[in-house]
Amino acid sequence: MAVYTDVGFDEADALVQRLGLGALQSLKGIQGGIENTNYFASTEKGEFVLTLFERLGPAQLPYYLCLMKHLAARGIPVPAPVADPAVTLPTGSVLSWPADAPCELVHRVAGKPAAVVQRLGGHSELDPGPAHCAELGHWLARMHLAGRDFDRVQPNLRGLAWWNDTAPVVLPYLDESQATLLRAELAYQNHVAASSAHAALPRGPVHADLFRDNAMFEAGSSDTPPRLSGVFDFYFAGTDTWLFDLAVCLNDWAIDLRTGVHDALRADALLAAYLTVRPLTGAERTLLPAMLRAAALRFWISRLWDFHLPREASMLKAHDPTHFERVLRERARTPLAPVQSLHLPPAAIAA
Ligand SMILES: Nc1ncnc2c1ncn2[C@@H]1O[C@H](COP(=O)(O)OP(=O)(O)OP(=O)(O)O)[C@@H](O)[C@H]1O
Ligand SMILES: N[C@@H](CCO)C(=O)O
Repeated sequence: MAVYTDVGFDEADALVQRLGLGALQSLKGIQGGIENTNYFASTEKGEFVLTLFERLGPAQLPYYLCLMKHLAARGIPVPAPVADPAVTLPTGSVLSWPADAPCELVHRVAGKPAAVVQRLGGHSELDPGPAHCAELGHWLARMHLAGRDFDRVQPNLRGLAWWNDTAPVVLPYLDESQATLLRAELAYQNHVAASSAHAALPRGPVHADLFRDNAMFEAGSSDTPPRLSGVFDFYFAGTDTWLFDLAVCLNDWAIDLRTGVHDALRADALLAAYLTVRPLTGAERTLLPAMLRAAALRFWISRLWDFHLPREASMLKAHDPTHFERVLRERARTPLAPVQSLHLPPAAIAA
């Protein structure tokens, strides 16, 4: 379950009224998710999601919430966060603001930092087909471009530095073959990150956790394709390479979840739709195989960490870490599989 912190009806009602959303009509804990406490909140003005952040603090949250606001304002379907009209912002460039500057999108509920965002319509598609992947690829490229003029910078907090810090913490729980894989892959990713091709990768705000369960679709019919109604859960977003974001998506949306094996139809659909909005650079084409491994490593480490070092073992339903070990081994075994979808001769890419 994911209600780590109980929120009383009266406290939630006071918050939504202060935000100008009218009286609270119902408040229902959400059972999905593992990071935060989430509630569906119905008010006189509509349907919202109240999130209490269990690990993230006020220093990081403005980046995520302001990014969502920025994207929503540019027509990218994401849940727009609701501002507190009573908060006065500092003047001048956001880059000159003190680290503890108030943020009109970060509230306080039950002693935790919290946000209220619009509730998206539709449902997650946990068994996506090529049409869902095409919608996703299109959304991702539009989101990357729309983030170019976002004025805040915050590193991906689950990036290379975190992998380097966390690997020694999880290594004692691994058998010899797993430990060898983890050490070797980390060394390889540090090497890639220091390369000139990596330095040349375009970057900006990325979602960095865009799995099947973080997107909503309105179902299609026999003559209309499904339509992506929005993407949520930006709480692992950060400033990173666009290619990393694409690799995270390919590793979840375009594989067989039982085996980790690449699914060419779905990968083709995702990549083709992405490329209609933004072509990949030469450096991106070169580094796609390495980045697919990086994205698998990121979630293998975080799942190992959640699994072996849970915050509250009785409540946390950690994801299976061995899934991403399989994906990583599969990516290393067939590095060029998704690259065929870019319609380049493999030699040109592997070089
Ligand atoms: N803006 C939204 N609109 C509609 N439903 C939402 C929205 N935000 C969250 N949800 C619902 O709440 C569930 C849990 O949210 P989420 O996946 O963000 O959990 P989390 O614990 O914050 O993150 P994680 O997925 O990283 O564990 C989602 O599966 C979805 O059903
Ligand atoms: N999407 C992540 C969980 C939240 O980061 C995973 O499946 O491991």
